[in-house]
Amino acid sequence: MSTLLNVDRAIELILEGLNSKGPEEISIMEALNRIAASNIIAPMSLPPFANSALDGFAVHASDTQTASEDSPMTLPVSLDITAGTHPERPLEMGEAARIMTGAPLPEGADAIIAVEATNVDWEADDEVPLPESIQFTKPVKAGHGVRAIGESVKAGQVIIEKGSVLRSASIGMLAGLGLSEVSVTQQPRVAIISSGNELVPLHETLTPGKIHDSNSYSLAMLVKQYGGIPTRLPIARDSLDSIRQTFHSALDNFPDMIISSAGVSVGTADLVRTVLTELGEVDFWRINLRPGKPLAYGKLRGIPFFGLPGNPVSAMVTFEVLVRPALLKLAGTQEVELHTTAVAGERITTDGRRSYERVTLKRDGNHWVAYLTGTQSSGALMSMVLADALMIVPEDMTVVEPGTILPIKLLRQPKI
Ligand SMILES: Nc1nc2c(c(=O)[nH]1)N[C@H]1C(S)=C(S)[C@@H](COP(=O)(O)OP(=O)(O)OC[C@H]3O[C@@H](n4cnc5c(N)ncnc54)[C@H](O)[C@@H]3O)O[C@H]1N2
Ligand code: MOO
Repeated sequence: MSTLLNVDRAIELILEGLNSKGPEEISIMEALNRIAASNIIAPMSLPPFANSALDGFAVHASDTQTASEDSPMTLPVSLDITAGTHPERPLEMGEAARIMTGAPLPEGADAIIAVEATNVDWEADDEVPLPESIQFTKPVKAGHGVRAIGESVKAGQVIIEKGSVLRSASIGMLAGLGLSEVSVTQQPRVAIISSGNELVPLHETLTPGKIHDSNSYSLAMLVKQYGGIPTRLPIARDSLDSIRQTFHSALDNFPDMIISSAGVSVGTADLVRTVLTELGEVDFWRINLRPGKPLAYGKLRGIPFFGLPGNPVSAMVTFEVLVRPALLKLAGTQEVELHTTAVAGERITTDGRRSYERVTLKRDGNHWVAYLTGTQSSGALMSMVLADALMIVPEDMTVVEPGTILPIKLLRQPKI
């Protein structure tokens, strides 16, 4: 076991040699889940002017202090301010201004009395006559019902940090600040290669001994899921020439990363490593990881290359564990994954490698209980299809008793 490379060390070695891609300006409508290429600074404050949080009447708070049930106060209404307009003059002491939510406070006013707290009642209409005066029975404090300038954001403030993922709220904020374009990092372009004489493209009929190529699809979708742009290449055959030629076609597209699956173990047709050694700098690792022990990593003409194992689950798990951090680094972010924990719902045995067991989750009170998704064979892709999460069994723990709490990596929102 000691000859196997530790998973965390493998990730460190991979990340060491990677730089993130340069920036590009894109429309905010295209920017969901993209990565900010630099700190984004608010060019203005939001809200840009003090405004009312209530439909009601703007007043000088100091005018209202003697109002009570026994002695209701009356103030004349001398201004009418609707959202989108600008008050024509300051509010004098002893006056009230009718004001709607979002409308700018007149100079001098410092509090709002909600319409419900007055004797006024109105129905929304195009023309609601301005009441001559209002009566109310409670004082208001300065600031009540007022949204100050810059309450949400102050001009000059960093609103989005470099390297953070743009979410719906961030894009709404950019729009609020009048920014229709945003500088994001370019998406990594990833070439995906499948190899093996047994593989048949989807449009061809299977003959004995053949299977459809599924890895290039699941890997392309993982690339998309984590923000890259995948290109699938034609299947490479188990010959040095075919693999060599496929690697050259991958390089012709100037990708930022190349991923192949299969051909990295110790079989007679495991030629990927041979060609890699010939064309680039290659490290071959046996990783303390289950599934996904054999993996070739290196650089082809300076481009990071992952030779993932061919078993469909191993290819996906090695992607999640080792390729994902690399892809995120190329995309300019190092967002940490949200890991949580679950309780093993059944006995799990492993061989002492760090294992990523495919599990479904059931809610029990405050915690999740994890159950294996059937066979954990690294050839059984159905174990991934059914999985809500990967349960991470640490190195050297060969038996997990029911009730043991372990970290999980969520793959989707589990059903409650
Ligand atoms: N003697 C040993 N044999 C194996 C070892 C070992 O240490 N000693 N390791 C096993 C492990 S673990 C894995 S994982 C596999 C890795 O093998 P390769 O990466 O060389 O891949 P292949 O042998 O070519 O294929 C493995 C398996 O996956 C299927 N496959 C391959 N490509 C695709 C694809 N694009 N779509 C769907 N399925 C694919 C292939 O048909 C094989 O069944 O080696 C073990 N052997
Ligand atoms: O790495 Mo293999 O995936 O253990 O099946």
